[in-house]
Amino acid sequence: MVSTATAEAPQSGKGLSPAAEPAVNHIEAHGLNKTFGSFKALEDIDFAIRNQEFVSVLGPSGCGKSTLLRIVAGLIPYESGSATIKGEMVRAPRPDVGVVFQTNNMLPWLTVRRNVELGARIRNMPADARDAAVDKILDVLSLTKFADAHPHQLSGGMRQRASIGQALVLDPQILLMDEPFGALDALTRDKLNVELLRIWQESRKTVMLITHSIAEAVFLSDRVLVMADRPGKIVEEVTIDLPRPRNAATTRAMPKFGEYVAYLGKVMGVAS
Ligand SMILES: Nc1ncnc2c1ncn2[C@@H]1O[C@H](COP(=O)(O)OP(=O)(O)OP(=O)(O)O)[C@@H](O)[C@H]1O
Repeated sequence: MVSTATAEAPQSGKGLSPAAEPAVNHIEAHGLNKTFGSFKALEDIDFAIRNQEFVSVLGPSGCGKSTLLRIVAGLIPYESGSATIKGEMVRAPRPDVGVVFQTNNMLPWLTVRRNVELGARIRNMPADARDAAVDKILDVLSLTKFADAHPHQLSGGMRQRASIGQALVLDPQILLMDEPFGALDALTRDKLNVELLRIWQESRKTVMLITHSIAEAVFLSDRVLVMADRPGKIVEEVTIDLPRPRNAATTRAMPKFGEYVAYLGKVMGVAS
């Protein structure tokens, strides 16, 4: 059974990060249930994600990971129990919660810059602040040179980076990511893992990441939640006690990294 997190906020990345904030729960669900007609998609979901924490959710296909993320994002309703962001019931999408999906949301007729600034335009951010925010994001995501390119001119990895940029433009405190790298080849995925980790270490957003990759979950996360299916429920919680800041080569070479991967593989019933 998964307990509500009470430990202190995780440590900041060395030299890069804003100071660690006092621990509060940014995302919480209690006794959450979701059905589609007569099909019970989620049953009695209980979990909490603290501010500045990076939590991944693993589970077999169809166990309800995306459904859970969409509920937390305010995109779909649920029947009973509660889902809260910063203690407020989730009823609709919020500007302090950015969402990234597997399939990018880029509009093909707009340039990268125009795509990234969409959310800021919708929220009527003043032009100066918007331009500054977009410039910074393009820089952080190494997309400055492609600001005037259209989505079809980008590689798959660049398009996903731009999608992350779309989610970051309002500088949300919370980032929800649903298999953001699932459609990419392994090498590009590994590179984007490293970039995501760097961005997280610098900005310390609260992240909930849905993934099918055990290694990705272990490399990135403070904690991993494992779901089982029919009905979807959380069956295991593993704290990833690997030092930060993490590094692609050294972290993955640590014996403990392999042990976490092997353990989670066993929990999920797959060979690691
Ligand atoms: N709008 C819907 N109407 C009916 N059933 C749905 C709907 N959305 C999801 N489901 C069902 O709910 C279950 C959970 O779906 P969900 O997409 O959340 O799973 P998932 O764990 O994210 O799967 P995957 O890893 O393959 O993306 C599945 O059986 C799916 O068919």
